[in-house]
Formats: sequence, structure tokens, C-alpha cells
Amino acid sequence: MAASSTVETQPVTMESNANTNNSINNGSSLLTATSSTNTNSPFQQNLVSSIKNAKLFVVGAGGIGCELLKNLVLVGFQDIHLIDLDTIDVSNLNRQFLFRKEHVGKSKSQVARESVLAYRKDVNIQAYHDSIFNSAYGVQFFKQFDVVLNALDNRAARTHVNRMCLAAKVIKRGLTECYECQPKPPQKSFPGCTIRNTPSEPIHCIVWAKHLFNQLFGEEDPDQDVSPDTEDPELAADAGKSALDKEAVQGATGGIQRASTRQWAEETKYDADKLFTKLFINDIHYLLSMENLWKNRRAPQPLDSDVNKLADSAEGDGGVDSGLSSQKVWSVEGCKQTFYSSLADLRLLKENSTDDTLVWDKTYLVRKPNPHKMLLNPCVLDKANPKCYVCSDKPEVILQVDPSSMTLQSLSEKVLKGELGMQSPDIELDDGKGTILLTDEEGVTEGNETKYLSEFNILEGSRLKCDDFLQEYNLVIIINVTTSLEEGELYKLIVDRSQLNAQPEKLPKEAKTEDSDDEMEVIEQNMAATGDRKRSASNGGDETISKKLKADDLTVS
Ligand SMILES: Nc1ncnc2c1ncn2[C@@H]1O[C@H](COP(=O)(O)OP(=O)(O)OP(=O)(O)O)[C@@H](O)[C@H]1O
Ligand SMILES: [Zn+2]
Repeated sequence: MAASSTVETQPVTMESNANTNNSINNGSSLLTATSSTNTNSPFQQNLVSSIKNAKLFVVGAGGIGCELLKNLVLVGFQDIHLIDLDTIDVSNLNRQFLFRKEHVGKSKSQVARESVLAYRKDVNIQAYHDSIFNSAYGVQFFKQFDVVLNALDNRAARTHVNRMCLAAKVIKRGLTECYECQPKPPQKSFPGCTIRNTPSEPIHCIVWAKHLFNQLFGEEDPDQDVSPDTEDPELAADAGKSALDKEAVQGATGGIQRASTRQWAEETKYDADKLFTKLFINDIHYLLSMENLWKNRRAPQPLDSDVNKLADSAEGDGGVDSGLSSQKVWSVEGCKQTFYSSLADLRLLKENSTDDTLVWDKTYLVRKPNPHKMLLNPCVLDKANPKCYVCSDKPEVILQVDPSSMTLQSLSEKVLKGELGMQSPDIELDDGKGTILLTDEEGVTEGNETKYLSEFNILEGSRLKCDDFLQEYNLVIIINVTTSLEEGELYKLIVDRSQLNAQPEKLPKEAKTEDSDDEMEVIEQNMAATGDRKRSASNGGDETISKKLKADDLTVS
């Protein structure tokens, strides 16, 4: 399952009226009325010719890529290149409308091209079945395009495309914002014990529900169990013992079983009462018996507690009514009824499904309709961030680290590739002699990878020049020696030098700037223990380690 996707459209912005037949089969494009004096024309003449002559590159031919390709062709673009590394999966068919059942297993980009050409023979579409990280798509390749559109599902690839667009001048450096001008929230993952024992945010509940769904109806995954987790590191050794003792008594009544949720559900024949009682009453009592968990946080309330009964009678069925059915707050009783009816519906679906498993799919919620009723909205591009560690004149970041605990390899893999999106960085020490510490060139730096930074005399304020040839991207790392990182934390990466104010005594003198009033911005605090979460750059593989789940896995947009 993919993460949510973003599209960056730059540098062309367009506007159109809404009287458009939104079908690829209409045989004409929005450009049919091309005269600038024709008031029916949605576009001005110069824009019309820009559109006709533009060469576009669409990166990704999944959910967004298919939609985008169709829209671009309808708008009147005639020269579109399209890349995707993947083949069509059966689960793509419900929304990637250029693909049909007979296309399963075939190249996404090639099938997308053929599907569009079947209706619009006059358009030139070039398809590549490949990863955008392949060096064949270097700066020279990008230079041929006027517009590049990301329709990707992962940040590593989006970041790489951004670097290529800057190097190829598709994005005008310093003029408008690049993809990395504003810090992105770290891609979140949740430990299993948070989901099972101490959910505190709505997203935790959605993940829990998704896991429960898979436990009951989908492909079973032992890492996605939803029962209380007795191996929670927060627990003392004997926590939960009282509940386990109780379980021996309750077992026969369908109480807390240590069998997997699936096994237990099958044994009880998916009995709605028993399931409901286990999940929302017995499991919660069990969690409450893990007393250590609730010392510093609010304890959960089992549904047989007086508090919940009271809440229900006060609320009445339906809860607060905002007038919109999608925003109605359900009462506890309402939730229970929905649980029962959903369980019955899903059981029926499962019984009728040929492969005996159901697949969780995304829920799309449009928060508000486009108030302008426009197919395309005009927008003003934001200005570049002068402090951006990618597109500013002399990008620099500060690395807080103990040089005697980080190897060059960690610096390259975890920091430069993992955090900073480089593909194949060379590292040079800015010591007046230009000492090369790491390079792909054979025979130059062999054996350096396993050495610690301290072995190269890297000290407070040392400057490391990092250079990615493919991305034509240079970055200076300024070392800030620290021995006071948190347990298990290997380094801290600070991308905004103005945060000096926040930790004046710790940061290197060289890094002082007059912007020291600005807020602190630490983009990543990478834990040595969990530092391997990034996808391998070359194959675009999955980004998470098992037992961890990305928030992005769930697209509720
Ligand atoms: N490095 C890359 N090079 C080329 N294409 C990529 C790269 N990384 C991801 N993609 C493509 O970007 C597209 C993103 O589309 P989307 O978010 O709809 O994902 P999906 O895998 O098709 O669908 P889902 O995972 O939701 O079932 C995918 O088709 C994916 O193959
Ligand atoms: Zn930028």
C-alpha cells in the first residue's frame, strides 16, 4: 500500500472554466477554442501555444499519475513523457482507471500510454518502465522538459526529482519554492505497543482498526495483532499478571485469550457479542491491569464502566448533530450497532469472496468542494526559502554528533542518503588540503568507511563538503561536537542555522547568523536503533521496517 501522494506542478499555472466534459473520450481538448478574442476560450492565445509546445515529464503512473495524464491530455498538452518502475496490480484497478483486468502484470507507464493513445492518437506520449533514480535520467535528460510533475508515493523519489529539477533549471533556483524549502514532518511510524496498549491519537485508532480488519478478514499478519501487548517495554515484569490469572477463570466465557485474534474469532464463529466484549471490555480490563502504563497517562474506560453508560444516556443515540451525516458523533450504542452491522456485512463479503480474504482499501474524504467550481485553479508560486538546505546559494546543515561514535559509512548512509536524499555522495574535508574522505572512485578511499570521524581529525566546527554528482548537489556539513544526545540517538541534524539561539553553548561558532531569533527547526532525530527505515534509493522499495507502520499507509485526504 502506498503513502499519500503529492503533485508539484511548476512552473506553469493555468485556469479553466468548469464547462468541461471530464472524459478522455470527447475527442477534443480544452484548446479547441484558441482565439484570444473569443470570449468562450478558457485560455489566452500565448498560453495556448505554450501548452501546445510544452514538453512534460510525469513521474509516477499510479493513482495520481493516471488522473494527471488524462487531465494533461484534455488540457491540450501534446508531448508527455511518463515514467513508472512498477507493474499493474489487481488492487490498482479500482482507481487507476487507465488499467483493466487484462493489464495486470504489465508495465504501468506503457499501459497508461496505450490507454490514452487509444482515444487520442494525436498526442505524443513516451513511456519508460524504470526507476527515476536510474542514472539514465540525469540532469541532461531533465533539461529537455519545460514542466516536471511528481505523482509519486514516497519522499525519497520526490526529493530526488526536486534535485534534478533544480540542477536542470526546471525550477528557477532562488526564485520560487522548491519541494524542500519547507521542512516536512518526519514520516511517522508507530510501535506496535502504542497501537495495542496506549493509543492516544486518532491516527492510532485508525491503524488499530486497520489491523483488526486484517486480523478478522484480511491476510493475517502476526505483527498486526490488536490484543494488549504484554511485552511492552514500559511494563514491569509482573504487569498484567493479575489479568492473566483472571483469564483462566474468564476463558470459557470468551474473555481474554492469548490466541491470535483471527484464531479466537474463528473459534467463536465471529460471534458479534463475544468479539465486542473481548475488544472493548475484556481487553480494556486487561490493559488496566498493566498499571505501569497508566501512571502518567489517562487510563482507558472499558465499555461496561459506569462512565460510559452515563455518557451514553446523556448523549442519546446519534450524539452531537452538526447536520452533516459524515460528521455526526455516534453514541457508544451507535458505535456498537455499527460494529455489529459492519461485522455482519464483512462476513458476508468474505464468504462470497473467491480468495477468502478481504483487502482494506483507502477511504477518501473530500473536506470541501472546490468553491470556484473550476477544473484548474490559478495559484501564485511561493518564494524560495533563502535558508533552504537544497536550493539556497550555499547550502549548509549542522550535524550534532560525537565524532568518535559515528563512522564515515554511517554519515554517508544514514545522514547523507537517509536524511538528506543524496544518491551517491562524495565527502571531502575542508581542511585547506581538500582531503577526500569518501568517493565511489576506485582505489581512492578504500577502508575509510569503517573508520570513525574522529580518526580524520574531524572536530568542533569542521566542515565537510558533500557532493552528489548525479544530482549536481553540493552541501556543507558543519560538525557540532556533542556528547549529550539522548540514549540510542546517534546524531541530530539541524537544517536551519538560525536555531543557534536555542542552544547557544552547543553550536559551532562558524555557524552563527544574524537570524538567531528564529525558531528551532530540528528535522530529524535519528535513533541509532531504528535508523534503517529508509528505502533503498535504487529500487524504490518499501520504506518501513516490519513491526512499524507508517501514518502514510492510511490516506484520509
Ligand atoms: N523511484 C520511482 N521511479 C518511478 N516510479 C516510482 C518510483 N517510486 C514510486 N513510483 C511510482 O509512483 C506511483 C505512485 O502511485 P500510487 O500512490 O497510486 O501508488 P500505487 O503503488 O500505484 O498504489 P497503492 O500502493 O496505493 O495500491 C506508483 O505507481 C509507483 O510505482
Ligand atoms: Zn528550496
